[in-house]
Amino acid sequence: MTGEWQAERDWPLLTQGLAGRLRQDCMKQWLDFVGHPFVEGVASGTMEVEAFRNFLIQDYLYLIQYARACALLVHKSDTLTAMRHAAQLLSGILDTELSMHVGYCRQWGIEEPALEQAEESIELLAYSRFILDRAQTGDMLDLLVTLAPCLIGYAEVGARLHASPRTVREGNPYWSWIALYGGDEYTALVEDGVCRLNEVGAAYGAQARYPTLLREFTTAVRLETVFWTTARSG
Ligand SMILES: Cc1ncc(C[n+]2csc(CCO)c2C)c(N)n1
Repeated sequence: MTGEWQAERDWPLLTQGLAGRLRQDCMKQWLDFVGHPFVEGVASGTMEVEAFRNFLIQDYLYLIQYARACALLVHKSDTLTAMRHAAQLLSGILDTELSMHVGYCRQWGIEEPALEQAEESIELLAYSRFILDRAQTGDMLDLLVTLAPCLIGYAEVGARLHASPRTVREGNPYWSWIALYGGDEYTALVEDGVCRLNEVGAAYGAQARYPTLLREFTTAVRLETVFWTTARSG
């Protein structure tokens, strides 16, 4: 691979199908999200540690709300197969990701009681309650579209930083974060999720509902962008 990472060439799946169309149709907001100063600060290793710690605390609280949305995805599923798929997502968060996140936070000097006692930021409240609103009011497709920027955005950021010659590796305290989202395990999860979105999109008439879906996707992208700003000191 030469030069900078490019979705169309290096991970075409992200640019195809329903997810690819949504990403393309809100490209301005998308670039604000994946090219945010947070991402640059992680790539260069220059972000303040206290800011990153605050982000990790809010991200823990985000995962809890994300799990509640997955629980509603189980409820909204209309086949046993879909229910099992959603239940796997839910169990992935509850049984694996949350404890991994707690362990990761401990490496950054954040103990579990501090996570449990932390107050939800305005940014987290806005984003997670938007997701939960779509989860309660919409159907399975509305919810999957609303969750897609979370899945695809972190994948794109991880893959790009992992591949970029400009990313600082040696002595970069954030390399482990990049390695997580740029790693094979996360990549496989994303490929699964993108395919699932295409299937549900076809079954639920995404074509006819596209303007509404694009609004949901774009709002979630804007909220992801704002969520990066929870990485601040003080
Ligand atoms: C604000 C925020 N957005 C996205 C992710 C990434 N993420 C969280 S749960 C999940 C799906 C299943 O693991 C993904 C990709 C994050 N951590 N924080």
